[in-house]
Amino acid sequence: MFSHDMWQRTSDLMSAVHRHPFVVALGDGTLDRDRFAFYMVQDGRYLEAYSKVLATASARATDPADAAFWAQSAHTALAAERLLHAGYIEELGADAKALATSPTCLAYASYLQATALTAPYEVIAAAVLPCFWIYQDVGTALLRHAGDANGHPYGKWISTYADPGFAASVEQAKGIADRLAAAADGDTREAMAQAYCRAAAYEWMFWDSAWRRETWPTQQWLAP
Ligand SMILES: Cc1ncc(C[n+]2csc(CCO)c2C)c(N)n1
Repeated sequence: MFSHDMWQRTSDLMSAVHRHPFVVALGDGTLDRDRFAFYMVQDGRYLEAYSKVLATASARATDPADAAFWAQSAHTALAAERLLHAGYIEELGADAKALATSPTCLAYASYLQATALTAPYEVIAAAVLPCFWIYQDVGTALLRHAGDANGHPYGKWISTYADPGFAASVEQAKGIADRLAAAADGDTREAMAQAYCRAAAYEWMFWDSAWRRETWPTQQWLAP
């Protein structure tokens, strides 16, 4: 099955995600506020783009049930997650809002938006899957590690992604990609695999760019 194959193909990358210092510190609650603020601001920008990508997936879907799922997820990405972000960003202060969109955030968001507009529908479904699946995997691992999200400094974040309702939507996203891959020709299936792996790599890079509080190497000459 496509999702199973992708999980195997990205197993080294997933181990690297789980031991990344940002993810480890997020889980044990020692992540400093500056790095978390950077992450939240970049993620807010990412979510604006991602929700449009899901809305495009909805428009491109051939099955009405799939179209409804993508539209619902586009709404969740904007509504529920922005709530999480607004709460945290308000706490973190106005400085955070002035941050430039990082090169990695822009690259990931732009890659997904270009895919949404130019790739076959099957490839769009594969490109958006790591976003769902990796966050569920990280969220559940962090909750297991923390034991209880209550009183944890990043408990709201952890419980959002460890939520069983969210797990059900991940299963739906996997199911759509699996069904599309099963009906696709070899070239399309390979393009789906490429898209999944590219987006998964960007997910690691997103944590890493927040850990480094990535800036533009050109910023000394041109304000980003
Ligand atoms: C870089 C980055 N990747 C994935 C997610 C998680 N996520 C964002 S929207 C969505 C689906 C609809 O809720 C999910 C799972 C994130 N927040 N930031």
